[in-house]
Amino acid sequence: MSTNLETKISIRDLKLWYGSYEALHGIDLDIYSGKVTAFIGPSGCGKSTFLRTLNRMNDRIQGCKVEGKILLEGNDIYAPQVDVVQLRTHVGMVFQKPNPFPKSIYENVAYAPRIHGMVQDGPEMDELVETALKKASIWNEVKDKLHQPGTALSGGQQQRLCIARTIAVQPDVILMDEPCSALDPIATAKIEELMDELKQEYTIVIVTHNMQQAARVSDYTAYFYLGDLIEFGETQQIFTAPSNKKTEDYITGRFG
Ligand SMILES: Nc1ncnc2c1ncn2[C@@H]1O[C@H](COP(=O)(O)OP(=O)(O)OP(=O)(O)O)[C@@H](O)[C@H]1O
Repeated sequence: MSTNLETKISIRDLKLWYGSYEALHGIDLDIYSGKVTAFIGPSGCGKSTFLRTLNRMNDRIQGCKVEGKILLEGNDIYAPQVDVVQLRTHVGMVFQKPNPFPKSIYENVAYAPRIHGMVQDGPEMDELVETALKKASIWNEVKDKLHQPGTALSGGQQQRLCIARTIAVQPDVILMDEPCSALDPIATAKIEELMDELKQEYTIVIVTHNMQQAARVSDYTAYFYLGDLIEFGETQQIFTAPSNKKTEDYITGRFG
């Protein structure tokens, strides 16, 4: 494995229960800064569950209990004093189905920076909105209709708007839970291209069912099976020479 990697999130012996059902059995993983890490594995193996632990989205699920440690730049995100709203500005999330607010394109992006008091309304906010939309590669398509509803955009545009909304609060990490599963191949290709640009500035973690997508977009891949992390490594190694038989069976399509 390459050297000089900086760990952004360090996960140690992470276990998670939904009521009495243990969905994650003690995961150890380092997520590297400025890289794209893909989580792959058959349906129900815990990929989304694990992803949600990284910005405590699971806090919202009744009966969900977590044990173990998740350190974001060395700080325990489950420590009692952690402000979850602040945490989610550092570790943003893009969901499977594009979910813009029922507001204008401009407001979709300006909303969170305003409530976090990042900048004043006016020229500063205009600049922030423009920068976020540019970074999400959607500015040219929306610059003449910023005050039209975000929900009137195409699915792929809505997803890029949601990425702009996430970027607007200047996160370090962007979590993406199957961000292309509701999109057509052209919209998917645009998001994949965008991920390649975004990793210059952000650490990205993506859950995907699409093996080709994982191979195309990620630098590192983690293979999950029944709540265990079976194998983690450089994507090229995982896809060409996995060291675990279970990983090999899955990526060659013999199983799953
Ligand atoms: N809110 C919940 N309450 C109870 N059980 C849950 C909940 N969410 C997920 N589970 C269970 O936890 C296990 C892991 O689910 P999870 O959605 O994380 O898997 P996944 O690998 O992301 O699956 P998929 O690829 O189908 O989205 C499954 O057995 C699932 O039924």
